[in-house]
Amino acid sequence: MSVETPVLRRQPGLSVSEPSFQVRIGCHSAQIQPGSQLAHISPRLEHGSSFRGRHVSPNPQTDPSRLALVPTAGPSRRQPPETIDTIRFLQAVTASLDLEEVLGALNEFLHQAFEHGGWEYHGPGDDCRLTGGQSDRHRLEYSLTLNGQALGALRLMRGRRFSEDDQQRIEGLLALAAPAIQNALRFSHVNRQLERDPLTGLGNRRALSVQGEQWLADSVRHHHPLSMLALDLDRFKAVNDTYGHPVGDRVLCRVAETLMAVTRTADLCVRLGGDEFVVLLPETGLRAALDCAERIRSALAQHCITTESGSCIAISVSIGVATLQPDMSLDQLYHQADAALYAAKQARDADPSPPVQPNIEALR
Ligand SMILES: Nc1nc2c(ncn2[C@@H]2O[C@H](COP(=O)(O)OP(=O)(O)OP(=O)(O)O)[C@@H](O)[C@H]2O)c(=O)[nH]1
Repeated sequence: MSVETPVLRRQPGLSVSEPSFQVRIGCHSAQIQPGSQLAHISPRLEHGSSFRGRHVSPNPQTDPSRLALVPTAGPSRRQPPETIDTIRFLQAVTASLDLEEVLGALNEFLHQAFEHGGWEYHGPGDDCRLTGGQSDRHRLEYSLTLNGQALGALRLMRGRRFSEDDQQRIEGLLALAAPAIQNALRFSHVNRQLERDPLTGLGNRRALSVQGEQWLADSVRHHHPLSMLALDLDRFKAVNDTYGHPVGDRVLCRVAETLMAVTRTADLCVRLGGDEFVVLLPETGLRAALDCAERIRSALAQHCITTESGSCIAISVSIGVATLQPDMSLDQLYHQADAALYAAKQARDADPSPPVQPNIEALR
C-alpha cells in the first residue's frame, strides 16, 4: 500500500477564482499569486490560447464548447492527453446540491478519464465520510480549500501510478468542481441547522421525522427492533415561575447534555418543544429501552441545577416507552410512547409524594 506523493510544482496555482482558491497538495499548501489563473474557460478561445501553467485549446472536433486541459509542458509521450468536456463536466457536478451526488458525478467523470478504481472523501468536520469503488494501491490525496473555507479531503486510488499529466488534469478538474463541492457543503450545513433545536443543540421535530422514517424502513426491512422514549419534565412550569426562564433554559440544556451522555452515538435525541423530548433507539427492544429510560432518569436525579441565589433545583422526568410493532407508522410509535408518558404522569399525580417507583411506563 503506498500513498503517492503528488508532484509539487513550482507554480501550483490551480485557480478558477484566483487568487483565493488553493488546491493543497498533501501537507504542503500552495500560495496563489494574483494573476496565476490557469483554467479559464471560454468558448471563444483561439486555438492554442495559452494560460500560465496550463494550455487550453478547443476541441479539434470543432465543437467550441469542448475544451481540453493540457499541461503546458506538452503532452506526455507515454499517455496522450485526453479531451475533457468541461461544459459537460460542470453540468454534471453542478446538477445537484447533494454532496453525495456532486462527489458521485465528479468521480464518475474522473473514472472515465483516469480509470481510478476507488475514492474516499472526508468532509471538513469529522461527521462526513463518503466512499466509492474499491481501495487500491496507488493513492493521490488532496485537501481542498476555496476562499479560505476547508472543503475536505479527497483521495483517489487505482492499481497503477498516477502520472504527472494525470495529476495536473485531475487538479484542474478539482479546481472546477470546488465551487460545486462548496455549495453542497453549505446546503448540507443549512439542512443540518433546519434539523437542530437552537436552544439545546439536539435534533428537532424535523430531524425526528427525517431520521425516524429512515430507521423505521430499515427496521421493517431487516426485522430489527426500534424503540422510542417520550420524555416530559415534571413540574417544569414551577421552575420557570420561581426562578425565571433563563434558569428554566439551563435545566433544558442540562437535560439535553444528559440525554447525549447516557445514550449511544447511534441514538437520536430530539427536543420536540417546551419540556418535551424524544429519544429514538434503533436496534433496541423493549427491555433495553426501559433500561435506557432508567439510566436517563437516574442520571438526571443525581445532579441539581444551582441558581445564583444558591438554590438547588432537582430535575425529575416522566418517560413513556414504546417499541415498534408490525405495520406501525412513526406517528403511531410516537403516540404509543406519548400514551405511556401520559400514564406515567397520571400515576405520579395519583400519588403526589416523591415516587417510590420511577415515572417510567411502557404500553405493552
Ligand atoms: N425556560 C423555558 N421554558 C419553556 C420553553 N418552552 C416552553 N417552556 C415552558 O415549559 C413549561 C411546560 O410546562 P408544562 O409541561 O405545561 O407543565 P409542567 O409544569 O411541566 O407540568 P407536568 O408536565 O404536569 O409535570 C411551560 O411553563 C412553558 O412556558 C423554553 O424554551 N424555555
